[in-house]
Amino acid sequence: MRGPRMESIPTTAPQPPTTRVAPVVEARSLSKRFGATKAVSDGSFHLAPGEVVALLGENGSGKSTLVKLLSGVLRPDGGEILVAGEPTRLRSPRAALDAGIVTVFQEILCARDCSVLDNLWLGNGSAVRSRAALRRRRELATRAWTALAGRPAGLDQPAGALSLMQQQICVIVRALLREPKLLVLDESTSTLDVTLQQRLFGELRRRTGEGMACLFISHRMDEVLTVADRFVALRSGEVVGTRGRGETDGRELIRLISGQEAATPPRLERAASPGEVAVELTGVRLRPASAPFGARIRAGEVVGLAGLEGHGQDELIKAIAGLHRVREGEIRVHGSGVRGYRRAVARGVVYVPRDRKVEGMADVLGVLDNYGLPTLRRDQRLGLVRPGRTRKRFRQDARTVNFVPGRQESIGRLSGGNQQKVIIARWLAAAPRVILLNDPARGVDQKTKHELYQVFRDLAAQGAAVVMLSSEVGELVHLMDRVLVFHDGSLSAELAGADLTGEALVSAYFGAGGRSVS
Ligand SMILES: Nc1ncnc2c1ncn2[C@@H]1O[C@H](COP(=O)(O)OP(=O)(O)OP(=O)(O)O)[C@@H](O)[C@H]1O
Repeated sequence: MRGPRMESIPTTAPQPPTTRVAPVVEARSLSKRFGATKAVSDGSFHLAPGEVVALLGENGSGKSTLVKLLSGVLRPDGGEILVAGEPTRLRSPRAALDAGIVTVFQEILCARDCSVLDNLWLGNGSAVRSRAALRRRRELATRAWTALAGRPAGLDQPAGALSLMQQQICVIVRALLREPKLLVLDESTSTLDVTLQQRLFGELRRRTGEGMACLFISHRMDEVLTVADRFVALRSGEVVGTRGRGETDGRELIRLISGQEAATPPRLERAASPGEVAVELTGVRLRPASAPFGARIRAGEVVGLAGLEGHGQDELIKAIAGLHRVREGEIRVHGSGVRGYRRAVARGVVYVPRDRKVEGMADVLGVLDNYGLPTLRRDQRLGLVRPGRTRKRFRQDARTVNFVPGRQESIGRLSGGNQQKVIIARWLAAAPRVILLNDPARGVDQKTKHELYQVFRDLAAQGAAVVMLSSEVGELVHLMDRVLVFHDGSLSAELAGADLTGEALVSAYFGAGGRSVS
């Protein structure tokens, strides 16, 4: 995955602060190793008050390690961190919080059994007992949540009842309630839909206007270009360039982080003549008050499911996988009714979940075990599992998703993007006939995303029906044969061919435009 070191690329050296005001935080030549892996070898950058700085890099380039150094989770092997101009040892997460550095980590860390209110104040100040103090906490939480989400939250429900996007809002609001001097967002926008993303950017602007700095990490170039004032490019653990807004563009940034010319994304061949009906939905009603709908998805097609978060697309993809019951109607896969996950699997359906931490990945197991678990039977002989066989299969499927297997490593130690690749490779191994992907490119770098798109198109060309929920408009336009748009719990529009544009999609999200299918 890592690009070659390119001494020849002209890069701007990490700039000293341009203002007289001390940077909120400055990293000087930070380094961190994990055994033989040099995760960060020259991490130098700074954040001035009021700035949004994007930290860019491919999967495994060291972004999260830098974030962990700034947030006191890891200690650097070398280099130093200055807070407001003073060298500061961030010996623990508490020390970082005390220094005003608040991080929203890539993993959505919600205590599922605790109330939303408790989650929002988790670790923030001592327990409150007086009614007045409790009331004050509720008020502040409601105000911060509403500023971000546009409407108040049910503060007393357990956080586990929230959707993944709401849990992401929860962890962002928790960070904002701490009034950070530096807010670090590590891939924290990946589950937000377009409305929430815009609201978050508005809130960031408001807060940076008051002097907060923000370190923003995302693989989505469009959002990075929208939100950042400056870009710091990381390659193989080193800062290889810093650019100001207006001095650069997406192509140059991709060249910096990959060490290669940004390739024009390959044109993906659309399905010429789709085959037999693979998934048939008849009179499906997802919620008591939502309109029933029908649709057909054929072998050879790549079909997108889209909409603002919570409008039914997530329920539908899970229902096709047999993981969610619809209120009414029928879902047939290759002619048979889907009742339960087991039946769906038996009919060649695979489901790649959205939240790999909760639904997809066994953190305590190795990479190979995580890959091989569902298909281990194939590697059995006379009742014994032959790990050599699993390893051989893995080598092949890993190549397809551009993952380079290392030694017996624990999956928890892989970068987020690489974890996702292992989970996708797992399901490729099942030779699926219907492949259901729930936002599979979340947290995956641009180059790998395009490789995955090709994998999905190839699977379709080989006869699978590919159904993919996506929250990324560009991805839907680029990859899909058709997109089914959901609104208010029902299928409200279908876009295909020349009608499938970013503008048309976004207006369909709000219940307008597109070919009406109701
Ligand atoms: N605890 C750990 N033990 C061993 N190696 C680790 C550990 N954490 C990270 N690494 C390795 O350090 C390198 C940098 O990983 P890091 O998670 O910082 O990358 P990243 O840029 O955040 O990637 P992504 O975009 O996929 O999240 C990778 O090679 C990763 O496998």
